[in-house]
Amino acid sequence: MGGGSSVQLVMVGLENTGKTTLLYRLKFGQYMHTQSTVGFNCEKVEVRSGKAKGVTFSIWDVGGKDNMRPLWKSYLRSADGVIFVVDSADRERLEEARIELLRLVKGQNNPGCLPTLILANKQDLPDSMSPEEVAKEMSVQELSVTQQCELLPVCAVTGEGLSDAMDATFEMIKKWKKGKGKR
Ligand SMILES: Nc1nc2c(ncn2[C@@H]2O[C@H](COP(=O)(O)OP(=O)(O)OP(=O)(O)O)[C@@H](O)[C@H]2O)c(=O)[nH]1
Ligand SMILES: [Mg+2]
Repeated sequence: MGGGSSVQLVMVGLENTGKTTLLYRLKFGQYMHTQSTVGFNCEKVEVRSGKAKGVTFSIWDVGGKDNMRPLWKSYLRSADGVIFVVDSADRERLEEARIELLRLVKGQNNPGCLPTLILANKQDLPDSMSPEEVAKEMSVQELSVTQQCELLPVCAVTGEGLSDAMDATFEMIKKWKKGKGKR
């Protein structure tokens, strides 16, 4: 997996966590105003630096309102990885987020335990939880038993942490594809 290759990512998470803001930040390199997503957005993002330089990510950003969550699973079929976005400042909804994530990746039909990157977004907010706290709340350790799972702090508004996040995603998928080849 090197320059010129492409990977498909499905980005989900509760509504208002910043998925579309992240997508546009990655695509256009700037903050864009968003509205709650009905259905999905898809953008191809070519990575210009770091470990994934030259790789094209096709990112599917699926709406997070509860009537859209049953559809999340159908996007996994052709995906190489899952990006699950949480709002680090919304303590009250982390439990709901955890349940949705487990339902998605642990349930039946999860095609081969996809690598899962959890993004602890909105790190710029003064009352945001630390990445360690979010990782604990989201059961990252437990998930790591069955699949590659990492959590990284980001801020979609400034773009902070995003290049590290794309590097990590790329590394996880590379490992996962290697493993599949051996079987
Ligand atoms: N402070 C702060 N606000 C953010 C950040 N990321 C997103 N937001 C704001 O959070 C709100 C929701 O962002 P969206 O990107 O529309 O959220 P979404 O996850 O796509 O929501 P749905 O489409 O409903 O699932 C917007 O007002 C964003 O400007 C961030 O890192 N920091
Ligand atoms: Mg959206």
